[in-house]
Amino acid sequence: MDHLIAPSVLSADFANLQRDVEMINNSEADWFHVDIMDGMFVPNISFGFPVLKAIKKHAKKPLDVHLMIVDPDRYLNDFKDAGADSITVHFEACTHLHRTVQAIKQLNCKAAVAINPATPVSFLKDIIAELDMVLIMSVNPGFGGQKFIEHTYTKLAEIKQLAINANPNLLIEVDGGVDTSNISKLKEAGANVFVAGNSIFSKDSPSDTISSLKHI
Ligand SMILES: O=C(CO)[C@H](O)[C@H](O)COP(=O)(O)O
Repeated sequence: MDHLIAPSVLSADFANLQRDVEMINNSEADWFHVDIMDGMFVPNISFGFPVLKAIKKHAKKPLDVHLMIVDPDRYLNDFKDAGADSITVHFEACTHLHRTVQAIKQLNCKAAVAINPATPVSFLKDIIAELDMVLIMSVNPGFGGQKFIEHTYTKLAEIKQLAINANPNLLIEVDGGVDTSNISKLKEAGANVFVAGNSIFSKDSPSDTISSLKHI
């Protein structure tokens, strides 16, 4: 499978959000990655439903919604209604993960589970067959522009190995510190969906950077 690029809207210019959404529409990006932070699960607050709906109104590509919130079950319906095409919940934020994953699937959204850098891949063993995607965090969640954690390569190889038998079509997404210098090695390790924020939006030509990430 060709890999997918999901620019992280967290690094967009919120005062020019429509411009940045159109940039992604007209680029070689595949998805919009939308980070929801609650100031509880992570030490930062990003944005909520009104902004998500505003993005959806203009977006011509799927919205990959990453929930960095405690007890996400409370809001799954609302995120679907606001435009989510896939919903990622954190392993660390769910009490009954299997139930949460089933609830996401019942909404006809792609279901994904994210793990923090300190959470072992082996904790996903009993849920992997149920998932459309796993998100391996390569920074501690909460902020864009952080330094990539090198141990991520090992974790990607581990999840790829688990997926070979349990779920060969599993999408393996990596998020945090992804740029043109590490994307090839991340792909070799097993990732096939790449989230990138700072490395795209800090450039003079974000759409050229998206192309570079797409054509590795
Ligand atoms: O989930 C996130 C932060 O928790 C962001 O999506 C991620 O950090 C992407 O930003 P960058 O590419 O700038 O590291």
